[in-house]
Amino acid sequence: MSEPSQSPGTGPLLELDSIRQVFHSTRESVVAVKDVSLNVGPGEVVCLVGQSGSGKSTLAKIAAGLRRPTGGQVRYDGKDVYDRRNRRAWKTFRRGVQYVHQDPYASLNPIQDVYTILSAPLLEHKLVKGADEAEQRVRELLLEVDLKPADRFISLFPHQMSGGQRQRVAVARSLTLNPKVILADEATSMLDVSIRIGLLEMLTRLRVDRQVGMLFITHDLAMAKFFGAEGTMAVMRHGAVVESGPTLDVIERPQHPYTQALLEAVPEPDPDLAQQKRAARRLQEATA
Ligand SMILES: Nc1ncnc2c1ncn2[C@@H]1O[C@H](COP(=O)(O)OP(=O)(O)OP(=O)(O)O)[C@@H](O)[C@H]1O
Repeated sequence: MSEPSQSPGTGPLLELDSIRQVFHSTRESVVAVKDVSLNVGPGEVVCLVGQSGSGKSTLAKIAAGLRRPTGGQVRYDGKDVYDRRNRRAWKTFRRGVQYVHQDPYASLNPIQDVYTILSAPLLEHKLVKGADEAEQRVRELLLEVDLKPADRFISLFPHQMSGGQRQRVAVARSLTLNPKVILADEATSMLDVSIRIGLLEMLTRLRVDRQVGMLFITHDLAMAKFFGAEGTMAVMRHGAVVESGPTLDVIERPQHPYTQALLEAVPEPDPDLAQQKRAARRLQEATA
C-alpha cells in the first residue's frame, strides 16, 4: 500500500517495502511488481485484489520468501530477511510466514495420509517429542480446522477427501509451525461458495483467536469484502497498487476507475441496491 498500515500498539510483523520484481526473458522484460509497499500486523487482515496478471501471486510469493525480489526490502519482525549477517532472521521469517496455495491437490503429497502430512513438520522442527505427542498435536490441529472427529480424518489420503476438507488440511499444515502470518493465495477460489464461506469463517476465527495476520490474495471483490471487512485492501493493476485503504471504504467509495470497473463486474443480487448503485455512479460521473 502507498501508506503502510500499522496495527495499533504493535509494530507490523511483515513489511514489504518498495518491492519490485522484474522477469527477464530473451525477448523482453516484464515488470511484474512495481514498488509496492504493504504491511501485515498481528491479527490484521489485508486483502490484495486484482485481475489475473496484475502481479498478486508474484507479490505473495515474495511475501512468503518463495521468491527473492529484484528490488525493495522484505522485513519480518523489523529485520531484513535477506541480511546475510543475520541468518536467524531468514529462519524466523520462514517459520513465521506460511503460504496456503490455491490448489491443495498440488500442495499436499498424494501418497501421504493426513497424519504424515501434519506430523512431518512437527517432528522435523522438533516441536513435539516422539510419536505420541505428534499424534496428540495432529488431533488438536484437526479440531482447530474443524475436521472432527479427528479419528475420521487422521488416516485419510488427499484423494479421499473433498476439496474443502483438503484445503482445511492445507491450513492445518500451515499452522504446524505456529505462524504469525498466513498468506492465502486464492485459497478458496476452487471451492463452492458455501464451502468457501465456511473456510473463510474458520480463517477469521484463527485470525482473531490466535492473532495471526492474514494476507488474502484474490481476484474476487465479494470474497475480499466478506473476509476483509475489518481490515485493509490494496488493489493491484499492472504490478502497481492503484488504490488502498480500509476495505469497506475502498469497496463503498472506490476512487480509482480500475477499482470502479472491478466493482461493476461483481454481480449485485439485490435489484434495488443495483439500481441505487447505478444512480449513484451516474451522479458521480455527472459531477466529476
Ligand atoms: N516466472 C515468471 N517469468 C516471467 N514472467 C512471469 C513469471 N511469473 C509471472 N510472470 C508475469 O508477471 C505478471 C504478473 O503475474 P502474476 O502471476 O503475479 O499475476 P496474478 O495477478 O497473480 O495473476 P493470476 O491470478 O493469473 O496468477 C504477468 O504478466 C506474468 O505473465
